[in-house]
Amino acid sequence: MKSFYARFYPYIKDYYFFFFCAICASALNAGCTASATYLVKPVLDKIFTEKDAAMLLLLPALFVATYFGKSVGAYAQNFFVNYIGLDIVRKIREDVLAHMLRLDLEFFNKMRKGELIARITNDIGLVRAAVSNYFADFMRESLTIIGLLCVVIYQNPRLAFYSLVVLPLAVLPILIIIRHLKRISRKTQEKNSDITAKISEVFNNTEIIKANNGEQIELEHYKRENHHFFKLGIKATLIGGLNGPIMETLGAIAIGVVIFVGGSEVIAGNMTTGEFGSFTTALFMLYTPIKRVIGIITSFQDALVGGERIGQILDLRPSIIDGNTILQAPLQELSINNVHLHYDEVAALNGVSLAVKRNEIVALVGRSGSGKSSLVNMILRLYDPSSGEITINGTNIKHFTQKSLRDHITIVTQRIFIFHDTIAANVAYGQAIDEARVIESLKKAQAWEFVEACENGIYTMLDEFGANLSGGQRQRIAIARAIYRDCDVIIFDEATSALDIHTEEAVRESIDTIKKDKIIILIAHRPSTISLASRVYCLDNGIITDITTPQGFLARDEIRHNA
Ligand SMILES: Nc1ncnc2c1ncn2[C@@H]1O[C@H](COP(=O)(O)OP(=O)(O)OP(=O)(O)O)[C@@H](O)[C@H]1O
Repeated sequence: MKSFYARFYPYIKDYYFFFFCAICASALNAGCTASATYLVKPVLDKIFTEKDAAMLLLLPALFVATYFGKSVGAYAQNFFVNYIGLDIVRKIREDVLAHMLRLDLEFFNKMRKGELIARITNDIGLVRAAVSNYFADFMRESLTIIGLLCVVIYQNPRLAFYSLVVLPLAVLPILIIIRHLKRISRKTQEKNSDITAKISEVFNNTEIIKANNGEQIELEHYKRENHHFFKLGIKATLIGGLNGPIMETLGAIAIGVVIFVGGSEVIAGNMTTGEFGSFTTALFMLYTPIKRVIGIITSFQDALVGGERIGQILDLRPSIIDGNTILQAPLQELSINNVHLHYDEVAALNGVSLAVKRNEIVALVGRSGSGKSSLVNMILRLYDPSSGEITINGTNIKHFTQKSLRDHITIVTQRIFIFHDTIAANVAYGQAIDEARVIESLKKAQAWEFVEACENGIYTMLDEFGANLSGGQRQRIAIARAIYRDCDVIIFDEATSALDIHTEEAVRESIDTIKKDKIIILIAHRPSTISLASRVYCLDNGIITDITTPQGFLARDEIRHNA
């Protein structure tokens, strides 16, 4: 619990004033609750025993006033507590996402997306209760307990001792329950992540699931996970629910003892009926906040586990460390020097060297899995070389800030990213929309024809993942995005693979026209695209096996095909 509050203290400390208000509201609530029980004594003694008519008006009015105060306190506390909770959750969510986005691509490749969604939504939601509701509820109930204890002890210390002596008996069973609940809570939250991950997988692959009649398999899988989740919930209910009966039983024993001892004192004339009535009312009311405090401690286990799971993410540090030099244009030369790259045990690149100058286009060719994408990913510092270095204008790219580096490099990948936004916003992604430039980029990417035909032109909304576009249209939007960014280095990673021959020919011509003052790297298979390059690097098994001209490469490729 200490480490939980240590981690989330930076968020909590901004709300001292609100906590102060919540505590004042709790104190009002608790004070009025205790006063109401105290009023039982004059009601019984003054009205019913002494028949004091003046009290007949005053005491009911005081009752109404104390309950009004109690309600105002409860309402204000509810507001302040929820304000703190909602605002803290907002900040934690923003910080966790910002932190995640600073982590390496490797982190996103290894973690399931649903797991990340569960942590940022469900786990943070659980923390909310602990940083606001539980804390304030704990304060309120504790203050109520203190207030009622004062009434009980003031009324009759001896009777108070008999009625409270049973409480320590509850400690051991409650501790056992808490330990079990924490274990179940961890499993529940892991299972919740599994379920969210499964749903995210299903929604991202509906096309393939339907095409392969996979609906039943997916549903069965989901049902299994869901049933497991249900069983954990039931287990938590069965164990967590034991708190109530334990406290009720101990409470009943305490009340029995009080009736026996207190009743004897009333019969013996050592205590008035009013004192006894007030004492037992306070005692009855005392058990409710005690039960609630125990309930808060048990529910807190969920928050502790949620906090731990968020902490695991917040403790991760990116292995790609930012440089502090701003990369300045113009970029004259990009050089890859004896670079090796290992993904855990897999060696993807084994001593690759390559150099490309401004106004040059080079092509990278090789079989699937030869390491082409890995190489270009390192230029963007999505991965760092295991050894060797990549330099721009003679400086190792590790010295540049990642932002300035990526401001000068753009990539069109095989996986096209289309956001649920307008075509214009998709083309200008990350920058302000300049309509003329958007249209110009679309024209160069051979996309203008189909965009112009859309009812809303460049303001046509695109579905998530570009579901309302063809594969080739998606690719052309991505090419337009790269052209719009007008970076010094443009990397086309199989960017024209989904285009028909004629469109590819037109895009090829566009690439030829934008090459001035640029460094262009093409990963390509089609001879027509490869022929744009001044040099071709042949990659095989993570090694450059040949550096040749497009003509040399194509002639050799033809011989290989004819052999
Ligand atoms: N994130 C990763 N984690 C582990 N191994 C990876 C990762 N990315 C790629 N690899 C492995 O590295 C090797 C090179 O992959 P890479 O994607 O660079 O090849 P490629 O030439 O671009 O292939 P393709 O033409 O099919 O896209 C392959 O053996 C691949 O399995």
